[in-house]
Amino acid sequence: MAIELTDLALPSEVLTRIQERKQKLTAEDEFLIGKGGYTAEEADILEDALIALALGKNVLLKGPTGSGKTKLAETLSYLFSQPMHSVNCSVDLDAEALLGFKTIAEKNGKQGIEFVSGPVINAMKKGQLLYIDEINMAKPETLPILNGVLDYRKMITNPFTGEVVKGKETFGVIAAINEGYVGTVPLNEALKNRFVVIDVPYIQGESLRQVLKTQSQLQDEKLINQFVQLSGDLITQVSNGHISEEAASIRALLDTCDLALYMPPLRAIKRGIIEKLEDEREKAAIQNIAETLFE
Ligand SMILES: Nc1ncnc2c1ncn2[C@@H]1O[C@H](COP(=O)(O)OP(=O)(O)OP(=O)(O)O)[C@@H](O)[C@H]1O
Repeated sequence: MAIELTDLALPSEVLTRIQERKQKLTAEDEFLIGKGGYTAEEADILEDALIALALGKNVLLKGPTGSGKTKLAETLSYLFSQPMHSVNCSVDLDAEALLGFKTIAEKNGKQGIEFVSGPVINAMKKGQLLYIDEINMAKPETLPILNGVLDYRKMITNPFTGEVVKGKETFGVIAAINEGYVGTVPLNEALKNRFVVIDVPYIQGESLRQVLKTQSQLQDEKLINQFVQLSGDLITQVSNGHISEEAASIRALLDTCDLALYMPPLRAIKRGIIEKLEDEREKAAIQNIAETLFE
């Protein structure tokens, strides 16, 4: 069941602020609103993110791969009924991908140069949400361009047009990082300082069971419970430092559950979880855990 604002313990002032942000939306805007569906083990993850955004703060979701950061961002967009403009960071990310680009366009039979605005400018001007995924994948020299956007000024001088753009009151930023992951760089302190940080760990137990039931095709209760147990055991091994964190990814577990509809669970675990890892000892450790649960 999708979480609604009324399910959360939010101060009335925050609820009022959220209501006040509601805008008249075009069909295109509606398309950009997230579908919701994040299942929280602790409601305070959602509550704190909502409070921070309602107060005009930027939110940084920090957690391992496949822990539901994007799902959480989509759920925030859903709960705010606010469209979300997304940027996916990579080493190739440049100012154009963030702000937009100039192009030649025809207007009234005449050719001219036109600026096509990108996600940052769109979200600022429309007063909507901006989601910057894998922000620590970007080259450190690209991101300072956002410093003014992310502090109280909510402002940027568009280097392509010279226009000074001021973010509307309801403009908000959610970013996600996956710390320590290959290809990432530690987030610059000045940048990190501009965010309220929310940890997004892998969910476990009953909330995980709900996610597997609603998002995987597997419906066999016994098998689902065994996969929840497997995930719990993997997380214990992660905290003991025996296997790497991504082995417990919920994304990988969902793939594994889907495969287990059509093949024996041990084979599904091999394809969905074990083969993704490089280290032979880690692979053997997970194989052992799986064998004790599924044979
Ligand atoms: N707490 C959760 N509630 C609902 N769905 C979840 C949750 N955790 C993980 N998922 C599911 O797991 C999959 C991966 O989630 P998502 O893409 O949001 O992860 P992520 O943290 O953004 O990953 P990455 O860092 O690799 O981008 C999705 O199918 C998502 O629906």
